[in-house]
Amino acid sequence: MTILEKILQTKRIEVKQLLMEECVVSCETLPKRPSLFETLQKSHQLEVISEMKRASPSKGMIAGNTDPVAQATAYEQAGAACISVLTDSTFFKGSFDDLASVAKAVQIPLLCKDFIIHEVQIDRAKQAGASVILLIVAALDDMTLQRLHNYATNQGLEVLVEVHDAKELGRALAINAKLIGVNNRNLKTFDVDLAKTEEVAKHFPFNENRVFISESGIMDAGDAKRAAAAGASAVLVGESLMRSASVEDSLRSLQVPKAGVPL
Ligand SMILES: O=C(O)c1ccccc1NCC(=O)[C@H](O)[C@H](O)COP(=O)(O)O
Repeated sequence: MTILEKILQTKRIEVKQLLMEECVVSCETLPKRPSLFETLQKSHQLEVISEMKRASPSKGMIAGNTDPVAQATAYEQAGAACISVLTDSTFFKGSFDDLASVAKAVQIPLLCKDFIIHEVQIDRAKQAGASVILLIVAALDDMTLQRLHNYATNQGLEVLVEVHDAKELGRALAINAKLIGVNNRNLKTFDVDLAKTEEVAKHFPFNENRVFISESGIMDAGDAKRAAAAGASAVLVGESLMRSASVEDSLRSLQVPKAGVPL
């Protein structure tokens, strides 16, 4: 069984629990956040979606004692375009409570990073204050992908659609996804290779209606330049920022010019 299959198995159980539970996270109304799509489209630099990531299946514990509010506030102050909060508890040691706390502390776009297979998870993400949700093409059949994409969009949420190869890119484009991310991590071997971003970019129809994002394995400015050269508008970064002694220096070093924009 692959790690994605194992994660999805736990998600099916979690969905059953969520369907039975009352909303236990904060449901208070928060001010509307700026659009991630518009932020990325307008910017002339590679933007950073900065992730709150305590642990992962590939690395085990990364930063187990990190306070999500302090981390997210540091990201926002350092110029992140968006905060990503991993809400999965079993494999990433995150929670919807983390998301709700961060939502109250930051004003920028907020991504609920989870393995979404059902509408109830989208409801929970919205209630906790997310403005963006993630849909992973590899985790969903075409009908479910379309249905969840429509559901989230109708709820006023933006959707980051994650792909791993050109075939999955075709499925993302078929539902007219505007925010498309290539995950550089192989979910079977955990190998991270930015060549995935470069390969998928060759098939990406770059235009004003969609933005291209590179996810995972971005460790330094060299990786950021590589993603930008491939046409990325943003990078999604977890581990290297979580381990950094200076979030500000590390994050700013990734904000390189976008491809085609002179220095
Ligand atoms: O990070 C993992 O080990 C992982 C394993 C299986 C499925 C997903 C996984 N990560 C989720 C992510 O997409 C990353 O947290 C995100 O892209 C940031 O990656 P990184 O900068 O390499 O921490």
